[in-house]
Parts: sequence; structure tokens; C-alpha cells
Amino acid sequence: MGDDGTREWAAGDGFIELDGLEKVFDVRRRAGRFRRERQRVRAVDGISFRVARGEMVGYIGPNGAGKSTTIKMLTGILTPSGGRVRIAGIDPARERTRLASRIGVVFGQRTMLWWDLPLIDSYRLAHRMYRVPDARFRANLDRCVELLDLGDLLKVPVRQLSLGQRMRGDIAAALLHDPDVLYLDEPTIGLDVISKTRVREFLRELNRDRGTTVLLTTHDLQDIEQLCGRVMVIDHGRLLYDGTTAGLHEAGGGERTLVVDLERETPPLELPGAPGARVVRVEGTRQYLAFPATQSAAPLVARVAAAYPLVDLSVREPDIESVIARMYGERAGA
Ligand SMILES: Nc1ncnc2c1ncn2[C@@H]1O[C@H](COP(=O)(O)OP(=O)(O)OP(=O)(O)O)[C@@H](O)[C@H]1O
Repeated sequence: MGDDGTREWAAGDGFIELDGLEKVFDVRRRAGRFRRERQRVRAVDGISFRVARGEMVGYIGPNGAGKSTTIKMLTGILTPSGGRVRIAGIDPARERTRLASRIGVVFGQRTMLWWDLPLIDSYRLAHRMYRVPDARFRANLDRCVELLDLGDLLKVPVRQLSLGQRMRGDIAAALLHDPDVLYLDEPTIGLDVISKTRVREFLRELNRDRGTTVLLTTHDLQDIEQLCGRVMVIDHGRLLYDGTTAGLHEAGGGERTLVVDLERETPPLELPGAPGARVVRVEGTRQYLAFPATQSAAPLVARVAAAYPLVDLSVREPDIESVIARMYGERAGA
């Protein structure tokens, strides 16, 4: 037992544990010219899950679903209105300082770096704030600088960095004290394809080599598909789905789209031997082919490439909103 009567975390327990977690906000809204009404918003409405050490889990949902509120309770910034949350046996709201050395947080839309200072200065401040031993700080910094390609950026003031550079800088800042858990809120938002790929590769390596537990909030289903074996979907503060990424597509019945740019205008492509695939739109030399999201794109790509002269190909994922809308539709119709 810990000093406060809580049991210490033991291997085999969930590393992140939520039991019936709730957060209710009292908000005052205008209800007429002079009247204001108090309204209760159940931002998180009884969420329970376990995440094992070393898992990499997606936490997704539409705007206002309650994702950020959950993350804020996991970091101790917000105190729950009900239920229970533990990270490695620690109650975040009661022991925020003790927890701080175990977690790293990256908010894609907000930087934790000092805007006017060179990047390296934010790292030096984190070094002191977290009291990281010198040798460990050096080793972690060197590793991040190498893997995130930050060498030329360390002396540049943060405000002069591009969005992708800044995001890499923020991820490094969150990792200098070797946290066991990393929370990422929209880490690829607004990044170009190359920056996204680089960030994803880094996260995959971090999880594989260091066993860092990662909880990832994103609107980009490709982040989830490329990084997470497991995904949780929340909406209106409730857990709607907790399972594999492939299962998410089955539950949502979604379709992906293969966008094909042809050398010349062509009648709608014929695709014998590609079950479930069909042309849904033709725009000049570009054609859009829908196919079940549960299938790999590879056989369809091979089929199209063998039969038609191509300029380019890309695959578009269904957006999270449409997957969730279909999940609701199926439930309502069930
Ligand atoms: N401090 C607050 N005071 C009052 N209401 C809040 C507060 N923070 C969040 N909410 C409300 O709680 C609900 C959940 O918000 P939250 O920010 O957790 O959603 P989200 O899933 O992170 O959305 P997004 O993807 O837009 O960031 C929303 O209805 C929001 O308006």
C-alpha cells in the first residue's frame, strides 16, 4: 500500500486505468435577452478502459467528443467529477508532481516551447525543471536530435520554426525526462506528408525500442492505421468502440477511395476481379474508385496499373466523422 492507502502499481495491472470516469462542466448560457441559464455538460460520461504498458492506442472521436477532457484528467490538469483514474497506480489529480516525471504531453495545436528562445533553451529549462540527471539528459537529447533531425534547429528561435519543425521540437521536449507514457493530441495536424511520415516513424521506433506507452488523439485515420493496433472511439463522452483498427472499419462499414490519375480521359475503368471496387466519380483524367476499407489496396492498385496507363495513384481514408456516423446508423438500425 502507498502512504495514501492506494495500492502501488504492479506488473500485470493496467498501466492506464479508468473506471467510470466522469467530468461535468457547469456552463452558463444565454437564454433570452437578460436571462442566463445554467447548463450541465457531461464532457466525459462514464468511461472505463485499461491500457497495458507498452501499448500504442488511438483515442478518437468527432469535435467536442470529450477527448481533450479525458487527456486533461489523465495528466491531472482537471479533477474528475466522478469515477477513478490511475496511471501506474498514481492518482493524477492528487499527485500531479509525482506523475509529471512519468508522463510526456504533446498538444499539436499549442506549443510547450518558449516562443522567443532558441529551441535548445527550452530543453535546458526542461532539464532543470524535471531534474533529469545530466548524463541521461545528454543521451536523450542526442537521440532525439538525431532521430528527429533537429541538429540545425537547436539555435533557432521557436517562432521561426515551420509547423513540422516545431512539432518535432515539441515531441523531443516531451521525451527528455524519459516518460513511461506519452499523450499526443493531434501530433500530425497541419503537417505535410513528409513531416507526417517522419513523426510517425519516430513514434513507432519510440514505442518499439523503449516500450513507451502511447495514447494518441487524432483526426487522421492514417495515423491510427499506421501506428495503433488498438483504437477507442468516443462520442458524447461515452466509449463507442474499443478494439482493433480493422474491426473499426468493419463496425463502421467504411469505404476507402483509390484516386487514379490517368494519362488521358478514359471511360469509367472496368475492374473485373476486384470485388467490391467501383468507380464512383470521373473528373477528366481523374477517377475515384471506392473499395471496402477492410481490404488492402494492393490488389486493386496492381489491377489498375496493369490495365491502364497511369500518372499517379493515391488512397484516401474515410474520415472519422463518417465512420462514426455509420457506427451510429448501424446501431440505430440494429
Ligand atoms: N472548461 C470547459 N468548460 C465548459 N465546457 C467545456 C470545457 N472544456 C470542454 N468543455 C465541453 O466539453 C465537451 C467535450 O470537449 P473536449 O474539448 O473534451 O472535446 P474533444 O473531443 O477534445 O474535441 P476537439 O476534437 O474539438 O478538441 C464539449 O461540449 C466542450 O464544449
